Formats: sequence, structure tokens, C-alpha cells
Amino acid sequence: MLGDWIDRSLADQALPAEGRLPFGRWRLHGPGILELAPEAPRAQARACVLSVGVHGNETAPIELLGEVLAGLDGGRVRLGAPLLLILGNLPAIRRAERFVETNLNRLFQRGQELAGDEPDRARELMAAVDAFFVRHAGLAPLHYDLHTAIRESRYPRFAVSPFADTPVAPEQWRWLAAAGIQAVLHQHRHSWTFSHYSRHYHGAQGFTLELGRVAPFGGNDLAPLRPMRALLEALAEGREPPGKAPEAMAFFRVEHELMRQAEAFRLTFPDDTPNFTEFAPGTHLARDAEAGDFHVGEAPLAVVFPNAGVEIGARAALLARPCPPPKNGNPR
Ligand SMILES: O=C(O)CCC(=O)N[C@@H](CCC(=O)O)C(=O)O
Ligand SMILES: [Zn+2]
Repeated sequence: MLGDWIDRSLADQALPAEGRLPFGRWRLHGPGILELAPEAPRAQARACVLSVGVHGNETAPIELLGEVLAGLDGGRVRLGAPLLLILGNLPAIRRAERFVETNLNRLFQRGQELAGDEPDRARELMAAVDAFFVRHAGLAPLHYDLHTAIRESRYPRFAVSPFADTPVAPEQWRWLAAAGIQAVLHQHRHSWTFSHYSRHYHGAQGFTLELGRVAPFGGNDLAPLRPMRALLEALAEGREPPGKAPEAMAFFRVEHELMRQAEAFRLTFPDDTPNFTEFAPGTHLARDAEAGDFHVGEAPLAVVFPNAGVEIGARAALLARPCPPPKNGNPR
């Protein structure tokens, strides 16, 4: 059944509540929320949350998770760590849309009391993550939230490192570099995304991982994600993943978050401008009827996730500058 979990969840078919794996057990906690428990956790095991489909049109991570699950179901991958696997926004995945009513990945904040299906789902997922990390309190918590980006990127695979008071464990950079991540973007403030939730409230090692570009099911080339699959399988087996020098990755720090404040809002550059495209000092980047014009200051800025069509009050782009590789886990 485990190999079918994704398909059956997307088809909204009834599923048994629990079952056995070659090297452990699984248990369904709710729609699109599956926990795998090993017979014998290994000494290196972490408590791992792997989430996909928080945006419904980002299918490559769902296919990648399907490959990992097939390995666990067939016994090729020997479960050695507890895993919480999450299909984030099921109705949006079924419609192949980023979201249905509002962006789920802005709602992971304790105490949010918004009404609607996506706010309800965020509360359900926060509760599932809380309970999972409490059940496995003796193990180091980890959360990778897997996405794909809307447009091309100078670095097709990159990590967003949420803002946090606690440092990133240095091995994370080595693992991500070995897994084919090409760049890291350090957030400069709280952002209430899913990976930020686990990092902020649970002290987990947590990242949003952008794994290429949005494509429909069947339209993804998973070959460049083989090293990422190797990382996920090592975590599932509870063994130390392969590592590589972090200097293989480019590091950036967000300097400014461009917010859409008015109905009359536009970005001055083309919609298909690749992520991490750099703009020279003085370049006019945005016009907003409330906030006015935004120009690049004295140093160049690289644009990430530009989207003029976001809701009013939401982020329309991140503007970042290169920074040195982290020392002891933290940006310098
Ligand atoms: O390509 C885009 O414009 C958006 C891709 C995406 O969904 N990115 C995440 C990043 C989350 C983070 O900042 O950690 C998002 O916008 O939710
Ligand atoms: Zn996404």
C-alpha cells in the first residue's frame, strides 16, 4: 500500500490507518500525513519531516518522494529513522494549482486564526509536526520542505534558509552541497513558511529546497535530483548522508523584501527574468501606487521569486546580495 499512498491520497480513496513495511511500520495521521516508524532506529537517526506539494503545481518533489517511498516499500531502502511525510495542499495538487484560495506557505504561525481551507490545513499540519517532534524528542529534528520555482534560475536547485536565532548545523551545508544544491539564500526575517515553522518553534534543521522548475506530473526530469534522492534515502535509513565542501554553493543574504502594497503594482523587468538575475545600482525595479518606486541602492541586488501577481500585502520579490559561505553554520 505504501507505494500507492500518494496516488490514493490524490484520488481521495479510503486508506487503511496503519500497516507494515519491510523494516518498520506506517501509520496515517490524516489525509496526506503519513508517519513511518523503524523497527530499529539507527544511532545516527534524526526525526525527519519531508513535505511536498505545499504548492499544488510543484510536482517534481512529489515524484521524488514517490521514488523514495517505492524504495522503502520494496526494502531497497531500509527504514532506520522516523519519518513524517506530508502532501501539503491536497486540493491544490488535484487542481494542479499553486493554491486554491490563499498561499498555504505563509500561514505557518502559531495562533493564526484565519478562516478557510488553507488556514485549517496549516493548523492541521502544524499540529502533526508538533506531535511528531514530541514523540521523537530524543532525536535531532529536521524538516526539508521540497518545492520547485515558477521561473528559470541561475541556480536551478537552491535552498532557502529560514531566519532563526539558532545556528544551522554545519553538516547541513555539506549534505546540501553533496545533494546538488547550487545556492543558499539566507532569509533576513521571519517569514511563516513551513520550513520556518519547524526551525523557529522546534529548533529543527529546516530548509525550503527549490528543486528545479514547475512542471506537470510526468513532465519532470528527475535525473538532476538523483543526489537529492540519495540524501533523502540516507536520512530515511538513519545513516550519515554523503558530504561535500559547502564552498561548492553560492551564498546570498536577503537585503530587502519587496511587498505589493497597492492594486496598481508592477515590476519593471520581464516576467520570465530568471531567479538570481542581478540588477545594477540605480535600476528602477518596481512601481507601487502606495509605496512608490523602488530603485536598487549603492550595491547590485539579485532578484529571487519575483511575482507581481501576488495578493496585496504579500511578498512580490526577494532582493539579495552575495555573502561568504557560513562559518560554524551561520551567515557572515
Ligand atoms: O518561484 C517562485 O516565485 C515561488 C517558489 C516558491 O514557492 N517558493 C517558496 C519559498 C519559501 C521560502 O521563502 O522559504 C514560497 O514562495 O513559498
Ligand atoms: Zn513552492
